[in-house]
Amino acid sequence: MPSAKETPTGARSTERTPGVHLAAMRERAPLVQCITNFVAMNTAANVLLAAGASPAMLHAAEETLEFTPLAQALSINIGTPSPHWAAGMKAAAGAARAAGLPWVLDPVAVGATSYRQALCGDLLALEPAVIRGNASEILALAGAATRGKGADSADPVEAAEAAARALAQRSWAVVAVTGPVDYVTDGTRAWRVHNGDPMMPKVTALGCSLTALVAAFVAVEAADRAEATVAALACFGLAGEIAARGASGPGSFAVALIDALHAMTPEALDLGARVEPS
Ligand SMILES: Nc1ncnc2c1ncn2[C@@H]1O[C@H](COP(=O)(O)OP(=O)(O)O)[C@@H](O)[C@H]1O
Ligand SMILES: Cc1ncsc1CCOP(=O)(O)O
Ligand SMILES: [Mg+2]
Repeated sequence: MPSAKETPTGARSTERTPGVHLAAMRERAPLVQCITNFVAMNTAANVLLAAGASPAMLHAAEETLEFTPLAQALSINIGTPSPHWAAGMKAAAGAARAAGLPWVLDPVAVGATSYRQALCGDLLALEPAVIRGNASEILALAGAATRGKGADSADPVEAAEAAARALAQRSWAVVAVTGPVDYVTDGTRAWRVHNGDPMMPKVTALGCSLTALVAAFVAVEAADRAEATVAALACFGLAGEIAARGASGPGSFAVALIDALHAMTPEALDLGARVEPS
């Protein structure tokens, strides 16, 4: 599906390409409310700006009922949770649902503590449009066994594919499992996104920032949020590949990734996207 070039299986796309989704996102420059962790806040905002969206980092329940309906999408990342922030997350997700806005959940280290599990249970009940996590997080969220302990994955993506499908069917959300090759499913259809670079997991908060980017893409695509999610993953992964060419280590890579997102064109994305229907 959404690749303009030949996929690894040789199939050609007839659907909207990742580049079409990127152009639509840039055209609208959606306002994306982000409730994210202390580690990721700056990087996620810069990723959104570089890609062409407009970030707003607001997390207080006291203001979210007023603000969330003004946004085009919401990204919630539970990375450094506490009671005040958890209240803000639930209020924002509830406000997004009431306003008909898509929101995206990043269940950072959900398997690590019962506090995170309970918080994610409450958030899942508020109907995220997309769930994006690494393999260990998706396994834990689906209630399956995982070797993961913290924010980094300890499981291969393939091990989480069945859990992702089950979670998508149960929650009605698109589920994206990221890693060396990403897996996206809406419970019926599925894709693998081959873009990315091994330097990406060496920089903290890139998964969190990708979740915010997914929110920007689904903000402007109500009809097919799975396709928009695939496009966001291909765009981010390709930016990582481009950044890695000139980087000498994780530090310069992080800067180059922001530059690559800023320089990405719809045409370059369609040429470089490596998406395979599964
Ligand atoms: N070994 C890898 N090779 C290529 N890309 C990777 C690799 N690991 C992660 N990525 C990419 O890094 C981005 C963040 O994914 P991931 O590291 O799984 O998230 P998280 O930081 O939440 O654990 C995604 O675009 C993913 O495709
Ligand atoms: C290290 C860390 N600890 C709590 S949140 C966080 C950031 C995780 O970022 P990512 O999941 O994008 O690697
Ligand atoms: Mg993460």
